Amino acid sequence: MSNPLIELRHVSKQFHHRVVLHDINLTIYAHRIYGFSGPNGSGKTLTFKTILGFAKASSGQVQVNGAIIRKDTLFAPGIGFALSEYNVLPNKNGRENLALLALLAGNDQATSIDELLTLVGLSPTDPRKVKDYSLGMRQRLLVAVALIGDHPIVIFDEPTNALDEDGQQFMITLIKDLQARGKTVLVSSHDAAFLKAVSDEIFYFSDGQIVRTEACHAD
Ligand SMILES: Nc1ncnc2c1ncn2[C@@H]1O[C@H](COP(=O)(O)OP(=O)(O)OP(=O)(O)O)[C@@H](O)[C@H]1O
Repeated sequence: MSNPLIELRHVSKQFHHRVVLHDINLTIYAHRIYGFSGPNGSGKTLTFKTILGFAKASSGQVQVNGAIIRKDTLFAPGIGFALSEYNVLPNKNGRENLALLALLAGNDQATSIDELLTLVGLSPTDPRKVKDYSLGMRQRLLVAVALIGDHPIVIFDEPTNALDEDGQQFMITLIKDLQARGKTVLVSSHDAAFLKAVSDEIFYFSDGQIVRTEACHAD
């Protein structure tokens, strides 16, 4: 196998003496889809934040694209993400939100924003403001946010929350399409069937630990 893109070694995290991540070890290789499964509060989002550099590991090491987080670089290079708690501007429409984020990211091509909206199943000409979006539309917009900048690794935090069955199927097709385009995807969900349908490998979290790893598809 090729060199790992992401490596977590003995990563632990505590807040005020409460251990919330305990000895997390995982390895992410290119062009694969990794599912992060587990109940609320089990550590999935915090693991994503530790990989991105938004949360500092109390101990252990996080390496992304050869750079040690918080040593060689503050934030992880080459990752697009949409955390579920991420707030988009409610009084702007989807296109305006993406355009602003793309501008902040130094990527302000209007055509690619329209392509992104279409890719996630939103209309570039829809004038509705995000505050008037359904939860499912908001989820699709968050997925588009993660795709700004066309990064080789993408992290989706709970992208199927609030999606109906068609929306879930759309998300499975989209994520597999991203893999076919050469991307590496990390995706969390409470939905075991969704994760099994989309992942090559699933990490099962419980109480801040990875209690099981499952390979879902033959290599
Ligand atoms: N800034 C913080 N301060 C204190 N505790 C925190 C902080 N961030 C996360 N935690 C705690 O860490 C634990 C793991 O949280 P995390 O958000 O990773 O869970 P999760 O598996 O993503 O759950 P969910 O499905 O609800 O998003 C939780 O108990 C949470 O309360």
